[in-house]
Amino acid sequence: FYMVDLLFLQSPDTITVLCTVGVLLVFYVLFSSFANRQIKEPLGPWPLPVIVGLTFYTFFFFFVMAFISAFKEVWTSIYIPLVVVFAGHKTIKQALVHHDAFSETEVPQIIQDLKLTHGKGFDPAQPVNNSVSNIICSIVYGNRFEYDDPIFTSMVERATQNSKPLGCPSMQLYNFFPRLFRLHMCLSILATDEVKTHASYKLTSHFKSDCFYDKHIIFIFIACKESGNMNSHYHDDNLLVTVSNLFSAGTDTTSSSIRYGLLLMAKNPTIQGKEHNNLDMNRVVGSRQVWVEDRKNLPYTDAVIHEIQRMSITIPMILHRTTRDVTFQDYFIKKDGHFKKRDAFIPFSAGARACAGESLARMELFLFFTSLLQHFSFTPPPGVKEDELNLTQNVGITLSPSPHKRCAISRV
Ligand code: HEM
Repeated sequence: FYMVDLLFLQSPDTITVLCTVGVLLVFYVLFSSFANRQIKEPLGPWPLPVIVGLTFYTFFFFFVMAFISAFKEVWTSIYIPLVVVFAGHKTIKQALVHHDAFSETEVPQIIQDLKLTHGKGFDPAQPVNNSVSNIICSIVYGNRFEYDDPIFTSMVERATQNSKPLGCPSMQLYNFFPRLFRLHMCLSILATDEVKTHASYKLTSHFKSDCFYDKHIIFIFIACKESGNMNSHYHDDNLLVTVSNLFSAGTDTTSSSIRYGLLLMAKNPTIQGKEHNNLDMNRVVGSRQVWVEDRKNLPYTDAVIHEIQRMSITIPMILHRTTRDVTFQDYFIKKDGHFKKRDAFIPFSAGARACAGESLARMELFLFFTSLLQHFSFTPPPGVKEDELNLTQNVGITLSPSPHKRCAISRV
């Protein structure tokens, strides 16, 4: 406490401060690093005992991660002592794995919406968000909304806006220091609550409506709930959280990837031209509606979508917490330790906590991307050159293209 007093309450000279910090560092290193030498923890520089601010967080943390990952596949982060980094595709797989009904409505709808722009500049965020979100509605509620339904518009807005506060630096810090950053979390919980309220409204109104049929999540969930076991996970709170999670996990991710793909097409007319030729030459598809099965006959399109996902890095950073002590590749990772996966390319992650909507998302990406390119050429708005199109993304829990206009010129 004397040292803390020296540092913060008095006006110490530089030598006193340096000595104090030096002594603290020695104590820290002695206690934290030598106490557990019997167990082999992942290699890495000694963590700093002081948090040095967000600039450090953003630049230095990522720079160091990139540098060390080039040499070591498993290591401990310098910045946050609990983070262990897994780098390399093989390592991540080893760590994680071993231990057309919608398209019939939403795809034609977005094509129609884009035709109404008559080739003029527009921001595709709204139409793409609507289509993708309505697919989640079909899965969850068993029916779709009209795009101008105020409940629907507000749910879509919330699902897309939540990404920003959930991915901001203070929220990332909250993951590590929950007690210190409770206030920020409260703000985000408020945002999620709005989605839950709507879900709950829809839930009750559904029971009164005629279009209640047995293929959607709410119905199945309630059927499981009523099947008897009072202690099961099938209770109302869980249902609302599941519904709101599906909205937030399934809207901004897929929509951002599709929009980034269209932006890349507008920026790279040569690739777009090849994709158009590929679709036009493909006798199987022709001018009819694209189906999921067409994917196996369109390897070039598949490759373009993979490249879009690789470039867009829709979910850049996922943190997990180990629920028990784990030994991985001879290294010991403590219970409650975090790890961050880095890899060449597994956009949906892998293992028990991999993306629950991967097959749906892959289907959506293929159907929307292919159908939109079948009907339109995407270009920058008048007066903007291709190389002036800005690829910078908005940072949140997802990365999404910054708002901007482009033109959809009809091809048919
Ligand atoms: C291009 C689109 C998408 C991408 C890139 C993506 C990516 C991811 C990633 C990286 C994770 C984290 C996995 C982990 O924690 O290791 C995740 C989790 C999840 N995703 Fe997706 N996702 C997409 C679309 C969707 C869709 C359409 C849905 C559902 C309707 C969905 C539902 C979920 C859910 C529920 C989780 C949480 C799984 C869990 O924690 O057990 N995602 N997604």
